[in-house]
Amino acid sequence: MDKKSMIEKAYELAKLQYAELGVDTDAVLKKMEEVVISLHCWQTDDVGGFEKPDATLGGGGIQVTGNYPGKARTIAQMRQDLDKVLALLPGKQRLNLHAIYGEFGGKLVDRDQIGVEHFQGWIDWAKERQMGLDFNATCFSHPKADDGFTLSSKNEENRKFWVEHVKRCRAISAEMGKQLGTPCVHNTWIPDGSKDIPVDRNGHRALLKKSLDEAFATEYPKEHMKDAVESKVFGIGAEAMTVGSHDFYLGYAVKNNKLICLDNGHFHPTEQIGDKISSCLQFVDEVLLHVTRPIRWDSDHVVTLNDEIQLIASEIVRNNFLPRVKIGLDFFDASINRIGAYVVGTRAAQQAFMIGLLEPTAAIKVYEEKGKNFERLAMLELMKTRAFGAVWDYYCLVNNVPTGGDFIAEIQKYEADVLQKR
Ligand SMILES: C[C@H](O)[C@H](O)[C@@H](O)C(=O)CO
Ligand SMILES: [Mn+2]
Repeated sequence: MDKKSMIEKAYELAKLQYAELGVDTDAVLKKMEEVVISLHCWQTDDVGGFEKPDATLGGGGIQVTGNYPGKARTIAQMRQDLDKVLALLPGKQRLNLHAIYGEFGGKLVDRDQIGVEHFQGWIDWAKERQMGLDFNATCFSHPKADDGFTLSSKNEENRKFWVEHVKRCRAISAEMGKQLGTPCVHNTWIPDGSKDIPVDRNGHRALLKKSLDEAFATEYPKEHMKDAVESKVFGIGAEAMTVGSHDFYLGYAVKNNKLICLDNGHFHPTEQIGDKISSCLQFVDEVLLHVTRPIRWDSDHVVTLNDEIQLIASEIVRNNFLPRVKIGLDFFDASINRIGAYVVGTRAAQQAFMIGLLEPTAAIKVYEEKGKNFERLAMLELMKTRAFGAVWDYYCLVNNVPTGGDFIAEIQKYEADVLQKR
């Protein structure tokens, strides 16, 4: 039997198996169209950006490790890599850009000078691919962030510089959303914090609030852009205090009706983002996710299909939260093939959503509401053994992308033909 027929046959059996549990797999495949994942552009080049040749990630807050050959060194290479990634993924994606990825024409354009003209090429690129764009101010890898503070800086010149940067990034985001006909989520993350014990936490947090109020003063139509703010428990070099904590940003988001960005690498290791979504959504309209895989710290490993991701995805689909949750990825592993990193990580996130959608939630909820907790547990365990892989393969087949592990050979070929020649 050829591979295609095998996948089709396996799907037909899986369909019957799930139907027995009251789950319509065809409807699940249709629903997967609503799972749109925003690919973070920065896995292509280890968060270097293209402000100057050979730029690298610098400053505090985050770190990238590894030196695998083949990283993108120009925007053309980055686009080539992204096209390869897109060709290997089922479903629909968006692209999430950082401000350091503009087309600056070989000139040094400082962050308080950037404009939509530096991103028009990306807008056109996205339009050709019928993709939406998301955007981020880049408040790191810059001399004005070297002392560990940006929007919460007590150096007024620096603080104003970063406010101006965020203002410009929001204007660029609004134009992206307007031209592409889909709102661009602009996310603000800053590394601000203190390596050792500060005595004026309050002073920096008051400054951060003031800076955000200034930077967000211009209102843009919601159809064009939306603001998100991203918290962190601690960052590299900011171990004793991080200004933009979860308490800070959750308060800010609730008060100002902004999106709260939940990055699952930014909490204490036993905290579960999946448990936070239904809390946050009682008080804010929308949530942005940065899906990653922390190992011991915010190490930004490639996402895998683990319990943490599953809880996030299941909580979203169980509660019909897909329209209210923007799904972004945020990992940067420089120690493996970067195209492979995207494909494995994005597919894992998509798989978590598919598994969530294949759950007979209503039936399990009936058990829960009757206090039949053994039955609930048994059903949750049973679902782990159902024929999910057959549905996944069929989804890949109908999306005309490699099924099973066939993407591995494709990526190896791309590595030999393209990456190794860089
Ligand atoms: C590059 C990203 O903006 C960055 O990773 C941020 O989102 C973050 O998670 C910092 O730890
Ligand atoms: Mn993040």
